[in-house]
Amino acid sequence: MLTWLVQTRLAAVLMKSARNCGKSLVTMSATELRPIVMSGPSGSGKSTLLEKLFKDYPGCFAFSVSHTTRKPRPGEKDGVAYHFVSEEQFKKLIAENGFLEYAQFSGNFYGTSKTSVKEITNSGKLCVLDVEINGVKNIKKSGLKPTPRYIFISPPSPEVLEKRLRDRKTETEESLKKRLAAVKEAQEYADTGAYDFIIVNDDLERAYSELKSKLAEDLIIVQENFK
Ligand SMILES: Nc1ncnc2c1ncn2[C@@H]1O[C@H](COP(=O)(O)OP(=O)(O)OP(=O)(O)O)[C@@H](O)[C@H]1O
Repeated sequence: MLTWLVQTRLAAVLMKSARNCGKSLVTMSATELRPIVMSGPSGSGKSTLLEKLFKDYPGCFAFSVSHTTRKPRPGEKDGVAYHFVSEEQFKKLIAENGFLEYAQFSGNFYGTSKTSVKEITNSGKLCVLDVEINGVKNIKKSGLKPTPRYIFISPPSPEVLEKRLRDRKTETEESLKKRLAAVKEAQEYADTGAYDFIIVNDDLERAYSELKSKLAEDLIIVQENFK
């Protein structure tokens, strides 16, 4: 466990040396990269923070590719947008305990396989999973190795969260209500100590610095992989 001082120093080094991870894997560190599981109420700022991180460290991170039984839409490539599989193949994977989490929406199955996460980790990149509370619980149950870093992004207050969601202008009144209703449960689960870190997204730059300092060790390893 790193002390706060060491973490702060590592973060300072990283800020000066943020760089592209490049296209080719040069060396593979013996240290196994832990996937990052990020969760938090809708509107807490997960996408905003991840977008900044992906932009500052191009090629260092990747989202895992989900499996689905829905048919590909025009332009969607297998293995890129999704791994498109038949219902039979999907159910076989469920039976083999191959999913970290899966769910059914409007007649189709969607899931995150353990293999998809492994593929990213094996490529030397940091795998990011942006999931809601049930996803976190299922990933914990799945026994995924190496154990992910669980990060919770918390809004400064429910009022600020509601304002940000309203200002985002992506929600209907009904979907907004649903999202706000889920906040208490997510916060209570976070308060049980389910996450390695809780980052309060009050000021974006401050929260982003904190996130980078929490990931400092991983960022050094992943950049070494692509030196
Ligand atoms: N620190 C901040 N200060 C002010 N506005 C912010 C801050 N962080 C994020 N926002 C804004 O709040 C809104 C919600 O953020 P974002 O879309 O990143 O949330 P999210 O957690 O990814 O939500 P969802 O789970 O619904 O995708 C966005 O419009 C974003 O620009």
